[in-house]
Amino acid sequence: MPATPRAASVLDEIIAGVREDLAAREQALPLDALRDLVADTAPALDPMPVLRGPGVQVIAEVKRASPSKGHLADIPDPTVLAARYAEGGAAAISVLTEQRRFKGSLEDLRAVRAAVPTPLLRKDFLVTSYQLWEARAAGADLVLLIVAGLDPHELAELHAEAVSLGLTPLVEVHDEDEVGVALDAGARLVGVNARDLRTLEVHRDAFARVAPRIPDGVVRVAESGVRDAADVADLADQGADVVLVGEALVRTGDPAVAVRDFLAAGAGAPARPPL
Ligand SMILES: O=P(O)(O)OC[C@@H](O)[C@@H](O)c1c[nH]c2ccccc12
Repeated sequence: MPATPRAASVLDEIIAGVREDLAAREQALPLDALRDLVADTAPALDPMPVLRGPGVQVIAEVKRASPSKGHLADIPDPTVLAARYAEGGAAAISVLTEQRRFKGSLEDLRAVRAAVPTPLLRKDFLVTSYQLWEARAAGADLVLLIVAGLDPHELAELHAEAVSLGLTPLVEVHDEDEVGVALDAGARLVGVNARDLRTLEVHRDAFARVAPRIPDGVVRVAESGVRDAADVADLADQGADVVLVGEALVRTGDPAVAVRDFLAAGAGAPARPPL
């Protein structure tokens, strides 16, 4: 039986939960009050000069759990892990803030913000502008926008609003067609997620297949399933400017050494000048 495109995917289910949690937070803190908090927050950092630089840069993720793997690591204090990532030379740190499946929180993001000077990515399923303001109020510098989770018009609006808040959007795609949608929305930082969020399957060839569609001048991020330095070297050969790594870093004994090893493996990659 052919799959019907309208059947609820894993991504749909995650987003339904995200919307429920979001409604509760919006009740507790109206947008006006949130905007006041943002007015008192230091401006966002611009991660792009470093991400465009020579070599493959590393975005290291604070990740306790995932829908595909379940429990990954306890991480009782995310600031300890984040400090190790910063010490290893991570260009940015990704903090999962989705609670139900990934066991993250905005509190994690705030705590990490207070602990490290590194640019921070709010890693979540963003569907409304309120979440952009939340990200900024918690000290995020980047936000994830997932093409598969938004209609193209919403994506373009959230992208523009994120930029107007000083945030750098990381626009996530999984296939060639989504690249066009990301670029139309104005993306300058595009992540190819090897994992299909609709089915949770990893497609190891996704980056090699999709990256050639991403024009020069746009920074290419390889996301998910990066296991070791050899994977980083392969992705560097395939044109990756950045790797985003969670599981392999939260499970290793020494996250600083692991980040450093990944940076060394990608050190030969050329810089990507702006368009
Ligand atoms: O743990 P991994 O396989 O290294 O993957 C990290 C990151 O790519 C993954 O957490 C991720 C990519 N896109 C997402 C969107 C939402 C939540 C999580 C993700």
